[in-house]
Amino acid sequence: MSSVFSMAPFFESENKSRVAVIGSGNWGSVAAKLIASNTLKLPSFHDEVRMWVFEETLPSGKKLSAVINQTNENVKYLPGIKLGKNVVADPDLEHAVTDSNMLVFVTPHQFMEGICKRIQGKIRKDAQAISLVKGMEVKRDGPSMISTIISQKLGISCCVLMGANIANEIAQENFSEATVGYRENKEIAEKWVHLFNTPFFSVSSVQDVEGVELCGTLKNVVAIAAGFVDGLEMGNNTKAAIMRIGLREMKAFSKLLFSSVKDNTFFESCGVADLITTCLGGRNRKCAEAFAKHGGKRSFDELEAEMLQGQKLQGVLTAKEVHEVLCHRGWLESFPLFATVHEICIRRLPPAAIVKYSEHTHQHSRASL
Ligand SMILES: NC(=O)c1ccc[n+]([C@@H]2O[C@H](COP(=O)([O-])OP(=O)(O)OC[C@H]3O[C@@H](n4cnc5c(N)ncnc54)[C@H](O)[C@@H]3O)[C@@H](O)[C@H]2O)c1
Ligand SMILES: O=P(O)(O)OC[C@H](O)CO
Repeated sequence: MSSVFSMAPFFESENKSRVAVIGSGNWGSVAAKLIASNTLKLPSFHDEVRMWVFEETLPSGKKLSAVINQTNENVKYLPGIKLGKNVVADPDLEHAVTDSNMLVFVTPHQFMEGICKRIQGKIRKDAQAISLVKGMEVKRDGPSMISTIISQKLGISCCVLMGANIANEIAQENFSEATVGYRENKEIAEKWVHLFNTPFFSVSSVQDVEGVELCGTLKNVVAIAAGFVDGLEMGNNTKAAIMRIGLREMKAFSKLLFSSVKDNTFFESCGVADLITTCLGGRNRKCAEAFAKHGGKRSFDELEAEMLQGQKLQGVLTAKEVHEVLCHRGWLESFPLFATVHEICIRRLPPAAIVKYSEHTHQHSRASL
């Protein structure tokens, strides 16, 4: 009898879910903090949250992962915020994921394919994933959403979480909302909602993975356009017009790619709310403003390195990827704003073209959207 009792904690512990966060940038660190505050409270999760750190040496000569574990702070990507003592930084990717059955992917999108390849065949059989990554990949055979890459490479199901989520504001515990997109299994979606939801981070779920993910991805292109308007000091009406045209293109593009995308998704946090916050206060907007102020004479790469100090822009690369899709599918004329953003980013057009081309071509392409 006594042996049965002594086994109980073992079985209890085996049934608990373990979470790994793959990524430790600005949002990655905040996501780990949110999750870690919940795993301490929720009995169905192990307390510890393992956070994979893309290792780097700080100016002090110390390794970033070691400093995070000593100070409980990501001094480079989220300075001044304690992550929670149960967040463990791990520079070894395979080791970070090996014991976890709930994998949270949150790195800049350009690194995701390589990361998936590295952990292929090295994760738990019962693992499930969620992607917080805003972006997509474009291959010869067309665009692939990051959640699809995760599912295909790792052979596991993948939800997405997107929303009006400027990480530094969530780190301060200011109220915000987010949307989980799921494919079929509402139960799994609710488990993710449970893991992220807090009194200041209100999460809901919708059955529309592609819609939610495309909102998060495409709003970064519109944010670049909004930044150009700010840099040119064209005022709020112009910026609102660009945001409206951008939202229209986001919806049309998403629905052309996936007929399953739902109109209502654009009214969730991942849609219009994320578009607003990113066009007001995001990094894409900020760098695009500087680009326009310099008349396009300084490249985005240069501005990103100088202004973001290691953090990564997603909008410029996404504009290029969207442009490739538009070219391949013969849709260029229907998406003047998306097309113009890319042309400005590669300095084929001046920043002022954002209004001229978007507005002019918009008149002519309206019917096809
Ligand atoms: N920061 C935000 O406010 C925010 C909010 C919501 C969603 N997102 C999205 O979350 C994703 C991650 O953004 P973030 O803000 O956490 O990151 P970040 O831009 O702050 O930091 C860049 C990260 O990339 C890592 N990195 C650099 N080179 C790498 C490589 N070769 N391989 C792997 N990793 C490398 C760095 O170590 C760092 O962790 C992006 O898709 C972003 O759009 C960001
Ligand atoms: O700072 P940005 O432009 O990468 O945007 C951050 C978030 O995506 C806003 O939800």
